[in-house]
Amino acid sequence: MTISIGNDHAGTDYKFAIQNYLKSQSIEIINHGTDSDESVDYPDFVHPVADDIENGKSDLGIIICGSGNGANMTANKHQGVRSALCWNTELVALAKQHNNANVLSIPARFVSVEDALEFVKVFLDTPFEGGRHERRVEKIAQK
Ligand SMILES: O=C(CO)[C@H](O)[C@H](O)[C@H](O)COP(=O)(O)O
Repeated sequence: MTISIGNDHAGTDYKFAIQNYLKSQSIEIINHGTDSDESVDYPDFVHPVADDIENGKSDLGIIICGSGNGANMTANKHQGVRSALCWNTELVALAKQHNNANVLSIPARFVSVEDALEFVKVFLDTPFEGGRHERRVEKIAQK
């Protein structure tokens, strides 16, 4: 499994914690995020994550900015990307079960690092339910 990560300055510390967790699970990481706290523009660090999903270079993406909104909007410009902005574990589980989300957007300024790590675990462990959701997810890409 390969996961691409992108973050702006608001998400750097969260990214480091998530990277450590993923490494502990022997998951391959492609880091497109800034490693600094200096102000940057989140699209520059999120488009490469979405490109990796579109090109099949990564299985999943994790993107982090202050509110999660800018990163989420950027990722969802890409065909084949289903990015979900989540602020609790139930939303993360539903994003996988019902929407087959392939990118998780984390709002770093509204959740703790511990919360974010839980989100990542649920994101990795929860399968897509398929069934009626399959048809709906297919329709997302038809526009
Ligand atoms: O733009 C965002 C969400 O839509 C991100 O949260 C950014 O992290 C945020 O805007 C950065 O804000 P800053 O005041 O420039 O640090």
